[in-house]
Amino acid sequence: TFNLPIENGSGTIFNGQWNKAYLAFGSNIGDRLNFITTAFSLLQANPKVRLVNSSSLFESEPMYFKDQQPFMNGCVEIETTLDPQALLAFCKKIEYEEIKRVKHFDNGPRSIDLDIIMYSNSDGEHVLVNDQNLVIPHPRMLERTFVLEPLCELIAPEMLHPITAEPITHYLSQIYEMDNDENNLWKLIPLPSLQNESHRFLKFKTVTKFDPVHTSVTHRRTVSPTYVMGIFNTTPDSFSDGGVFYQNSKEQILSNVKQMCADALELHDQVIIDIGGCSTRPNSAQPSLDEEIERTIEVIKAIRNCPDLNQEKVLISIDTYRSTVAEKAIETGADIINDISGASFDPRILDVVAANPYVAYVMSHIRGDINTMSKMTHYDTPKEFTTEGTDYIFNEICDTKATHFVRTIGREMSQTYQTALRKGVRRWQIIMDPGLGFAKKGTQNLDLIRQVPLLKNYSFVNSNTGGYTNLRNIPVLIGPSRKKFIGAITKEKVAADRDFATGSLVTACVGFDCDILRVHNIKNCAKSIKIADALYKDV
Ligand SMILES: Nc1nc2ncc(COP(=O)(O)O)nc2c(=O)[nH]1
Ligand SMILES: Nc1nc2ncc(COP(=O)(O)O)nc2c(=O)[nH]1
Repeated sequence: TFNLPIENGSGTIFNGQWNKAYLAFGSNIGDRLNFITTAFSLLQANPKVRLVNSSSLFESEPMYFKDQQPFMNGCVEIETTLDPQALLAFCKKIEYEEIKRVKHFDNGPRSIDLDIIMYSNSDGEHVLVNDQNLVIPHPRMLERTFVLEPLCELIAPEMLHPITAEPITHYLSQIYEMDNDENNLWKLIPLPSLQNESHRFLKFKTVTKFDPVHTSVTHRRTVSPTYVMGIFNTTPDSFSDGGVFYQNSKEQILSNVKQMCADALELHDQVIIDIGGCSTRPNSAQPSLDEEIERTIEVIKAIRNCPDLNQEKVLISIDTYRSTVAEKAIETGADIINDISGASFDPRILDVVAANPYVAYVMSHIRGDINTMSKMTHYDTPKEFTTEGTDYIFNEICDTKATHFVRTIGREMSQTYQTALRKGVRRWQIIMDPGLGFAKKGTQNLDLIRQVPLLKNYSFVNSNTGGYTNLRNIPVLIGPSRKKFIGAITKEKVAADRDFATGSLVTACVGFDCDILRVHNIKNCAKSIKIADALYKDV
């Protein structure tokens, strides 16, 4: 081991400065998620370590030694005053003393593995280490998608590998272009376990593949089955279903939910029921907090306690922008917080999400509020656009006029993303929704659907703060159902008449790589989504 202080190539001395390191984690024994979150807590408990950001969670096929369980992998970005050897010693302490890892053989099963991937000093210079017991950068990082994919969520697109001086993102693309399915990963969004059973997850498999028939180009898209989210508005004035559910008794409500679930589960493995107690129709009257609680919490409780529903397959989201409603919904068994306000109406909702790392959070784009958003639909090129920072799409700098709309949405969403991270929300909790009809008018909604693939591959480096946002691997939820922009095209003034048009549009949304569709008529749309999955994803 080193005698401190140690020097790196440029003679910089580590003397208590905050340095940056990227760690890769992996686990493939027992309760993998619990081992990983325990390792996070132990990292954070050390005053010499700060957890800056964590990547998505991925499930990956074992490399090298194949005959073992799939791994759960990811990366974390930390700041630390520990020098590389002290950091390695601390990681080993976490693995072997705290989590009691037992090493059977190289590349074999493990409860937790923490590897130092890269390390840079407080001047931002890469530190290279080549010791018997420690090599930095990690010598095998460039062959591993289970390291590169999560790492590329945390680093700026132009970050070069310290030795080869090639952009790290290029190595990831090169591995995917070999089109070997063993390198493809499943993105996992953890959900609360029911009565301490095994964890449940939303799962998304995204691949980069050459498509010789339809587009004859290599493109990146999700290929796992699309999720259907059924709307259950318990509001008397919801514009799109005339509040048909609100006046009914609890028994009637439950039988409606059971029917929605049956219709969806006929064709899909899971269904999300989105309980809404507060209409977000433009200029609609907002109920009081107590009224919203009264309309929703009992319904969630009834669903969770319903013996006729398969609780593994029925996921519950609460459509609320109020932190108190979110809190009570989570206590009652909600899996997802669906907040149309992007935490702008009640910012405390992010604290609620951060306090529940296994609850998913739908981070939506909006401008203004329910009463002003319809007037805030100008996405023309503001002058300061270029000074604030740099936009990337598919890891390449992008400043074309054609992408201005989606880049503006991306920049505004990245502000919410950065706020969420600062509040302790984990990246793996986040689903994003570009907010159809929320500060978008008419055909802007169609532009937005068309540009979802760009939004899913958007990243932004803020030149003022240096903050870096990458939306890669964050699933897109979209809610086109029965909305006014549909009626304007099909000349259907009554929202409830727009189900057929919604079914067509939902199919196209899957084509534009939307991952979760929020719909009223679940019977129709479950079929549209099933057809779309067969057509676009071959599932
Ligand atoms: N999918 C997957 N496969 C693996 N194979 C070997 C090792 C051993 O890695 P090491 O060389 O860092 O011990 N780790 C993994 C892993 O984390 N994920
Ligand atoms: N995530 C998400 N939630 C939403 N909640 C309500 C409405 C308004 O429509 P409704 O009143 O028909 O539910 N739209 C959305 C949406 O587009 N996305």
